[in-house]
Amino acid sequence: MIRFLDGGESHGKALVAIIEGFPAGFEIDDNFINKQLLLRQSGYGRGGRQKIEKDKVEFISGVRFKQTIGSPITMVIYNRDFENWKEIMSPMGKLIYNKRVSRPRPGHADLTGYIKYDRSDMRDVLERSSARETAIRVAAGALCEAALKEFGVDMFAFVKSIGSVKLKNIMYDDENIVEKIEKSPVFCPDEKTSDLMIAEIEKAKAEGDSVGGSIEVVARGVVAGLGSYSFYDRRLDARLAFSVMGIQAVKAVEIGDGFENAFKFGSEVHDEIEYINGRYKRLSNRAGGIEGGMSNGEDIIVRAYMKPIPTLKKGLKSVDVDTHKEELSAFERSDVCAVPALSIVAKAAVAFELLNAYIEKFGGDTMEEIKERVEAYKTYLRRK
Ligand SMILES: Cc1cc2nc3c(=O)[nH]c(=O)nc-3n(C[C@H](O)[C@H](O)[C@H](O)COP(=O)(O)O)c2cc1C
Ligand SMILES: C=C(O[C@@H]1CC(C(=O)O)=C[C@@H](OP(=O)(O)O)[C@H]1O)C(=O)O
Repeated sequence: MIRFLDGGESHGKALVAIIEGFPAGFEIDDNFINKQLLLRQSGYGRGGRQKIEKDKVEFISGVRFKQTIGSPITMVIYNRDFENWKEIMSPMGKLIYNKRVSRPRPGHADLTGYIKYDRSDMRDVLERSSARETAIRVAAGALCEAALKEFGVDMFAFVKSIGSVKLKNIMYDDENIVEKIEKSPVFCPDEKTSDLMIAEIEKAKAEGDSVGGSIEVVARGVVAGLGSYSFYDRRLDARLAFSVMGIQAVKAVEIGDGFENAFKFGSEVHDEIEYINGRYKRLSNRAGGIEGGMSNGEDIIVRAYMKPIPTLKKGLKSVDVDTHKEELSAFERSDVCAVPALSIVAKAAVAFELLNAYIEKFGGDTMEEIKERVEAYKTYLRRK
């Protein structure tokens, strides 16, 4: 099993992650990790902060000569913005009373966190509840995604909707789908829909508002039989949902056509089975590649639904906790829409869970060992 832990405040010095249990002998491609970090930063709708940060991963332990060595992998991403926040964010500094945050933002962790942890400055809450943390989670997930490639798993993610604009059809068979996604400023493979999504973000921005949306993660080439029906915490769908729901502002997770299927008859939903060219195949994939808590060999499809960003330029009705008087919520700067970024973060979360499921099923201390076992299992699958 791989374990993952991270720490770091949004405007603190750095974000740090430790990944423990990662197999030895994996060739690190830091370009791939840094590309994911850049994509996470570059989706349309982001605010001023992304002009300051230039996220790059630095390895501190667990890697020698670009190879994992089996010990805990420590990764760091430095916050360039720390330079501007030193006075307020230095661990050994002093509270500056008139720079405290006292007007909570509805929809964010501010008010309840301030009460729960009994802080005198709401900044103590917003610093860690901030989705800045997703940068280091993407670095960890990118490492997992790269390892999964060696087992024949390919992943991509795209934006399905922003506000009221929805992507109608997606051509899963399009060979150029990844290029089309990355070409779009909102990571939507359809150019027309992409333009409409940009307009939706611009509309929210012009009104001092914010907007949410939904994304989809696809993992191809996952072997049948990861996860299990035997107990709820072994179910692959449950693990994926847990991980993706753990991303800031995600309020619903769907596997395949989960929501739509609930409104239909069984005959319209279940993916019928055929045996073709010595293989079991489903005639459709409304289940999103998971039945009985196990991968079934079809594409794994995970969707996530994000609420609109809570920091609004025009503000929302709130209360100043110093005076208990009505005030508008605080605004310094903010993203207007982070749905494109979410697609990258959710892909990372799914990659982490999938790699863990592979390691759980196939065991092994080295990449070679696991790869051999995966190949032997694929041979077994072909005999079934
Ligand atoms: C990539 C990303 C960027 C975000 N950027 C902002 C932002 O600029 N301002 C903001 O108020 N919330 C932003 N959020 C959302 C908040 O982090 C989130 O709403 C907050 O943590 C409370 O969400 P929760 O109710 O799901 O915990 C962002 C979320 C993600 C995933
Ligand atoms: C810093 C990132 O996202 C931040 C997430 C976030 C929040 O409240 O979640 C609030 C904003 O922070 P700031 O006030 O510093 O601009 C975002 O920029 C990032 O994604 O790298």
